[in-house]
Amino acid sequence: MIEMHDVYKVYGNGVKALNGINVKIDQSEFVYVVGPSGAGKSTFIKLMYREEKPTHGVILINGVNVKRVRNWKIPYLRRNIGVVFQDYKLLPNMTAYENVAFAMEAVETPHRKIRRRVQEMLELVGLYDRMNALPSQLSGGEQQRVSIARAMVNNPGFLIADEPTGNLDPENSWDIMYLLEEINARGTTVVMATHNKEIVNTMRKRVIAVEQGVIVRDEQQGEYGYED
Ligand SMILES: Nc1ncnc2c1ncn2[C@@H]1O[C@H](COP(=O)(O)OP(=O)(O)OP(=O)(O)O)[C@@H](O)[C@H]1O
Repeated sequence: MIEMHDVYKVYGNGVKALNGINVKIDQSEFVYVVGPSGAGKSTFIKLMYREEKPTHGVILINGVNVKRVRNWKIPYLRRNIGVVFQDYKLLPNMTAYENVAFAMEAVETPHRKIRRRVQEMLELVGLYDRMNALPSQLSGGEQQRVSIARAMVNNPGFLIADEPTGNLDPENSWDIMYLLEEINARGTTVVMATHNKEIVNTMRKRVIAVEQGVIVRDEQQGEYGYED
């Protein structure tokens, strides 16, 4: 479970990105985070994987206070939280296989286990036959699928995605969404910030709307609710 209690985030330049967030996200939920540009969506989800720390308030991931986690323990926290970005963030000189394997090597896993698990993940995302391709040899949709395989390789309880379809055409976007739905059906909590109205309105999951750093709407089977 992800819990935020009275969370504020003020950046170094004085920008108040979050202004008192209270929220609970249960295991196995699928949640969209929506809102206008600059509303605080990315900041909200960056706090979940400790890319940023709250200025005030408490964030608990499965009961663990994220702010108190010591630096050397962060890789172990992150092992339980897969992250997917709009621009994929794959390492350009590594193959699809190596990009996924790297996420496991970072947490010291035996070699044979790595091979089996990486192949399993590439199969899940439909790219088993492209495992030796470099990111530059893959389409945007394929690169995003590699990044999802990488995010899932340590079998995390949470998958956090910041506009994962932002650079993709509708067909590739839907492929990514079906994959996230499948991952969620297997028990992983999915939290996804998005500007994609069609996807939110079609898939009908929980929708949390953020405006000027506060939650203005939190609905089960919610709608996108904005015009862009
Ligand atoms: N590292 C940073 N340093 C200073 N200010 C920041 C930083 N990151 C974000 N901000 C500011 O905090 C506010 C919230 O930004 P955030 O990226 O969380 O919004 P967002 O809802 O994700 O926007 P978008 O939909 O455009 O991605 C904005 O005013 C932004 O300029």
